[in-house]
Amino acid sequence: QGTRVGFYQRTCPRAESIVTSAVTSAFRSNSTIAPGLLRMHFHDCFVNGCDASVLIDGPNTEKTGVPNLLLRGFEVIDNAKAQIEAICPGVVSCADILALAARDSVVLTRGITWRVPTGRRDGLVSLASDTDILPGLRDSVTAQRNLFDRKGLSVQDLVALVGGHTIGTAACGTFSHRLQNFTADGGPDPTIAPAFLARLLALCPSGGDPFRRVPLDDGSEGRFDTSFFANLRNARGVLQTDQLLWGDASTRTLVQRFLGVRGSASLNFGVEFGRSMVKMSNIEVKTGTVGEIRRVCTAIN
Ligand code: HEM
Ligand SMILES: [Ca+2]
Ligand SMILES: [Ca+2]
Repeated sequence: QGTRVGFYQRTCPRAESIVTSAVTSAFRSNSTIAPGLLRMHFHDCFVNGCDASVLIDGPNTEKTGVPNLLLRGFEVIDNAKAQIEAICPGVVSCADILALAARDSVVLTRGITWRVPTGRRDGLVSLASDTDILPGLRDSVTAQRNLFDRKGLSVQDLVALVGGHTIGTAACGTFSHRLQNFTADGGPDPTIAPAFLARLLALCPSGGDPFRRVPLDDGSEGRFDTSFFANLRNARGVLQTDQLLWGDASTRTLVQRFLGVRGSASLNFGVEFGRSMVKMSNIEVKTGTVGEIRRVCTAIN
């Protein structure tokens, strides 16, 4: 028994539009919540399935795990949940609200929409230690592929979903290891274009602020487009894991297909991203009577 489109049609028909309006109004005052919510959904789904485990507050919950320290947008989910509880208490899961909010974030940044199957239940476990399975900053393509494969996602899903880096930013601390002392002779990562390296060094000098933020898709951080893939082709990826997708033949072919390069069987990034998101947002879902419907998203009932 899985999720389905329109799960709340009878029990809470306004649920989806409340999420959309909450995300939209938050986005209007602060556009960084769109990438924030998209990444949050990814980090939820990869740890114990898409069950809102990432939202729980407490001393040793997933939120406190190192990969989750820079997540943002929690207050948007809490706000949508409060509005929904006011009209249909105990019906709509936090896991579904997050899945819907991730989709709405893509639409707000001018991506293509898709229908989100709903009916997820909220999980009862959230442990910081479980977050160590999230991808590492220096993971090889093989490691990235293996991780996605373990979640039932193909190499095409990997490349499409990492294409989510078409919006948002990264802290200097997540990629500054590439800028110097990267090679054995002390040089920078040779896969960074020289002019781009100079710009990254100016933004993230050694000894500078590790929390300073830099667009993941240079020149197009606010728009859900294929520019991110073009930047990989042009040696202008910010994260090491992103640029590696161009370095490996298996993933480079997919980058080229998303770019519609001549001689490659082109793939529509917007459409494929939505398709892969539906797969990701069904990872290890809890449905039926498993788990619970939380009263507030930050605490187990
Ligand atoms: C191998 C897989 C991945 C790795 C290693 C990775 C790594 C990262 C890192 C290091 C950041 C910067 C975080 C920060 O400094 O705040 C980031 C940001 C981001 N990631 Fe990923 N990511 C991966 C896959 C994904 C996927 C599958 C999605 C969504 C479908 C995604 C969406 C995002 C978004 C939207 C941001 C920007 C966040 C913001 O601006 O707050 N990532 N990712
Ligand atoms: Ca989870
Ligand atoms: Ca972009």
